[in-house]
Amino acid sequence: MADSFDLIVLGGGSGGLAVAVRAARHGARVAMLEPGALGGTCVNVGCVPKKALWYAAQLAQEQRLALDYGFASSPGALDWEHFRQLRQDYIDGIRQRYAARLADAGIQLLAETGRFVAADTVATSSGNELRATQIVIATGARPRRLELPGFELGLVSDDIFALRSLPRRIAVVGGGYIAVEFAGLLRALGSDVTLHVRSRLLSGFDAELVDALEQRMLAQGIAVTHGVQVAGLRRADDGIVLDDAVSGECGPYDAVLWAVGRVPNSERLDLDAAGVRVDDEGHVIVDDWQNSTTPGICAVGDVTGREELTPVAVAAGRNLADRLFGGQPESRLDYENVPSVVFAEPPLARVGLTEAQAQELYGDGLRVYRSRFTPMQWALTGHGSKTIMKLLCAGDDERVVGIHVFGAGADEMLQGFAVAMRMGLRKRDMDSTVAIHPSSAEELVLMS
Ligand SMILES: Cc1cc2nc3c(=O)[nH]c(=O)nc-3n(C[C@H](O)[C@H](O)[C@H](O)COP(=O)(O)OP(=O)(O)OC[C@H]3O[C@@H](n4cnc5c(N)ncnc54)[C@H](O)[C@@H]3O)c2cc1C
Ligand SMILES: NC(=O)c1ccc[n+]([C@@H]2O[C@H](COP(=O)([O-])OP(=O)(O)OC[C@H]3O[C@@H](n4cnc5c(N)ncnc54)[C@H](O)[C@@H]3O)[C@@H](O)[C@H]2O)c1
Repeated sequence: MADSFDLIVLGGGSGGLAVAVRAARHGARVAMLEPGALGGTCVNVGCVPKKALWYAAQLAQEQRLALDYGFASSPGALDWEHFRQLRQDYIDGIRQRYAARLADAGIQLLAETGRFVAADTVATSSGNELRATQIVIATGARPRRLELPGFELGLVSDDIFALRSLPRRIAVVGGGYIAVEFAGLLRALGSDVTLHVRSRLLSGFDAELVDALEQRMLAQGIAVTHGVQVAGLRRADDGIVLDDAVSGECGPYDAVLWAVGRVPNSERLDLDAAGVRVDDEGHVIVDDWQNSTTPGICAVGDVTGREELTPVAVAAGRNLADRLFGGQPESRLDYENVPSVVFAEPPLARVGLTEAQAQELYGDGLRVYRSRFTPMQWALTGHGSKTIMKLLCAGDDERVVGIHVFGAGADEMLQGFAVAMRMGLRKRDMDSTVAIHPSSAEELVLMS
């Protein structure tokens, strides 16, 4: 006889935790299956350790700036092992708090994988069966591995966090979030970095600001090669060599990082047994309400392939729990205007449409405002690290349809503007807002 619950959640990452805790708060009896570390990708091998490294990279840069300001100290190298331990202790603390939160909420946590044996029944890896009226798939994604000779000689993002020392020479393959972030922070910490890009960098971000970011990367000493067709990796006497079908042999490097996207964890769930359909890439197909193709089975987060960001997985999960167990039948995540930041050096932030997207939608009805300046922090020393801001406004009443910022502090600037955009922000609202002075953010309300 299978144990019965109101809700079974497969996966204890950002999305799974959000849906489970909110459902339990609404009174549902919940079981969660998580074979690995609580917190999933974000906490263990994603946002959290990445942001910690980014903070370390910021400090390395600020030490250099401090010298220019007149401080006597010279920048020292990061004690990688010491910092890795600090980071790990911080992550362990988050996991413990999650475990306590699940226990407090009365959620039954099983450290096992689950797979479907029927639309309402999940088999655990130890052979037990659990049954529920609602099952949520929140099994996330993992780094993509290419079928190339020598692929295993390279690292994926998960491996970077386990390194016991900083690689001296590293090649990064890819042009998305992970490639750009790791290239920037490893360079700031002292590695020689070569970025091998197939087409363009950061295809979802505004092209003008991405160009500025690329110029900045070049100025920082990151070598960027476009149009690569990686054929494989080989071990040579003094490191790893990357074979490129276009430009030949590249390297040698001490390490190569593959940052070529992620694949959904869906193939081991026996989804056929439940009639749940996936797309060509293996993402669970969901509608606007997170429903899969089988009634009673929903999915949230990276396994659905929609905006692979932690706050998106969390918001989708909470909305779903409110709809299923909280008596809120209209509750669902609106995927419009999701803000996001690439933690590059400096960061690149966006909310809303890019200029190319807005141009296509609004044509002559689009008005673009720009600001380009050197923030005072850098201008004081005469060194330029320019900030670029761009405001896209549409129609006679100049509704704000996109905001883009590349520059120091961009990561902390757009959250409030994302709220304002949801409320129908107009250019005139920005014009009538008093600036905070002196700051970089004030330029956003001073553009004309
Ligand atoms: C290097 C890196 C940096 C990132 N930085 C950011 C950032 O700065 N900001 C941001 O918003 N996003 C960032 N992301 C993306 C973010 O981490 C993901 O969007 C988010 O973690 C997705 O959450 P999820 O719940 O869908 O999946 P996950 O967090 O991956 O959780 C899925 C869980 O399911 C478990 N699981 C798998 N199979 C089964 C099974 N059969 N049964 C039970 N459990 C199973 C796994 O063990 C895992 O713990 C980053 C990602 C990476 C890789
Ligand atoms: N700051 C953040 O919010 C953040 C940070 C990291 C990751 N993420 C999330 O995780 C997701 C995965 O990140 P990612 O960088 O792995 O994926 P991505 O989809 O952002 O980028 C993948 C890159 O790999 C390239 N690529 C694919 N196949 C290739 C090949 N054969 N050779 C060379 N290049 C190839 C693509 O052109 C693209 O540039 C992101 O889409 C994002 O949603 C978010």
